[in-house]
Amino acid sequence: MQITLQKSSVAKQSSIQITGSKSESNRLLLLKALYPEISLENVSNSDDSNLMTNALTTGSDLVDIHHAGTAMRFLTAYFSVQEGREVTLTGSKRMKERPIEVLVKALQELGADISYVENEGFPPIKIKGKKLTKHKVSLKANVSSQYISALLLIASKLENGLELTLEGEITSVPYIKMTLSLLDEIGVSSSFEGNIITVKPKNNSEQSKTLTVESDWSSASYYFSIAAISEVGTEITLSSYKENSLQGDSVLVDIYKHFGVRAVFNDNSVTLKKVSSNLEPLNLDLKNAPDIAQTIAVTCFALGIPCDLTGLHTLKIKETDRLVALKNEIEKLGGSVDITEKSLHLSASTTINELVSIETYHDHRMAMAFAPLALKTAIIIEDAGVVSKSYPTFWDDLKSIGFKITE
Ligand SMILES: O=C(O)C1=C[C@@H](OP(=O)(O)O)[C@@H](O)[C@H](O)C1
Ligand SMILES: C=C(OP(=O)(O)O)C(=O)O
Repeated sequence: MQITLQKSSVAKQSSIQITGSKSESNRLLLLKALYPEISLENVSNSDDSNLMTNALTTGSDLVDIHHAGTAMRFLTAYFSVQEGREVTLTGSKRMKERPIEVLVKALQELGADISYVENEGFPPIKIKGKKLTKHKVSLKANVSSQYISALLLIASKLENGLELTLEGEITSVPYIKMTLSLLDEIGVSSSFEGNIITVKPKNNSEQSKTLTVESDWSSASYYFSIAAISEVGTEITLSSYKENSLQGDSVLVDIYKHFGVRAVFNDNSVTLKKVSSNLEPLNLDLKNAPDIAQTIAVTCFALGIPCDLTGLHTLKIKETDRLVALKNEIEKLGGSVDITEKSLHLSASTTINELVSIETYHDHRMAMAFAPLALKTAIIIEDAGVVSKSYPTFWDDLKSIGFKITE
């Protein structure tokens, strides 16, 4: 489905209810499968979380998780400890290009039985669930934090818990801390000191517990961008959010101050207020918040602000090579972008080409990051349904605040 966004403006005051965090949901869904006494509220309605739920409840020996990276990695660990169960875990064409070797190797060293079905180091994989007997392993920490979270999520079920030694620079650290915080909420103790993480087996009694998932901060990023590109005085209220979030992408609150957006927390929501304009260049290291890189690059382009974004080494192995995708599409719009393997430089530009058709590369964040440009000029988004990976109601929500969208 291709959609056209006419040049639009947003209401002076509006509000949006965003669904639960995909990252928190996919961790908690796995923990609920291990500890059924847990109940969840505000679970994400994303495709990736629905796929996770189905994978955890199906009896099938073939599990296809499509584009869902966290589901692929977390389920690899989960099925490794399902004694007596044999599962082939597969995904989309792109998922078969997203590396999984670091995680598979670590699980194998702990005693897991995993083999590659097609290409060495990549999905699909065949897992024969068994009891893991070892409890210490080292793994590379600079490729994806999802491998580390996957191991941590099953750790409390291992007889002696787990001690992980992280090698090299640790990427996407807030996601690892999110995993440990959620373990803590269900009564699992852990420590993270230097490059060593330890998790103890869970031995306290089975008490029922309800956990409420905070709404998704990566989804909120598109409204920070909309607020930044809108007139001074625009206010957008998002729920349900809290000031002390487990999600690293809540760093948006600080980053968007640069664009004159002030975030004010109320009881259960946050109001984004465009209070001033600023055209200063932006320099940012995003190794702790890779999923908001596209949003920020497009905000800068819309406002004609040059930026240097670093710490982007994980972007090449996400839903698409996001560095190449950003360069291609911003340049179609008239911008100038230089990329390396781990950084992006956007030059200042003054014009934005009209009615450019944005290719989305099966990447939800390409579609959502470019949408706010409709506040500047009409734009076409190809394969717009791709947003359902994390935010199925995105286009309806944009319409509700004033965007003019036609199919
Ligand atoms: O653990 C998680 O929920 C995630 C970790 C990050 O991945 P990397 O650690 O691979 O950067 C992030 O990009 C992804 O969207 C979600
Ligand atoms: C990278 C992402 O997801 P995943 O790795 O879980 O596919 C994302 O949502 O931006």
